[in-house]
Amino acid sequence: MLFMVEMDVNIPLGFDADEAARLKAAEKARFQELQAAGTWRHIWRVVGRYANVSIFDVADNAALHDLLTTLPLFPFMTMRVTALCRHPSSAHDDDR
Ligand SMILES: O=C(O)CC1=CCC(=O)O1
Repeated sequence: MLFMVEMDVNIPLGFDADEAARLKAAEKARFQELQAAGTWRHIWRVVGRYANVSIFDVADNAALHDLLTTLPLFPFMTMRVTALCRHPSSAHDDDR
């Protein structure tokens, strides 16, 4: 199942800079694992914000919930999830 996830990152002012850097590096490493696995299909930066729009391909709602809530930056992110399905005009057979 495909989902669009909009993620806004809000690390509070004054948060420990080394810990923030560690969390960002861990987030990137987790992203790269999930991208290589085909689970985190796409990511775009939202211009002008510390935010991204991502496309996930997971088994079901529970799998997405488990994945998102274990991301290193999860405690600092606000997420909005939109379920997607293949558009009948799409040329991409793997959009499902
Ligand atoms: O920078 C972000 O938007 C948060 C993030 C998600 C995956 C990643 O590498 O950073």
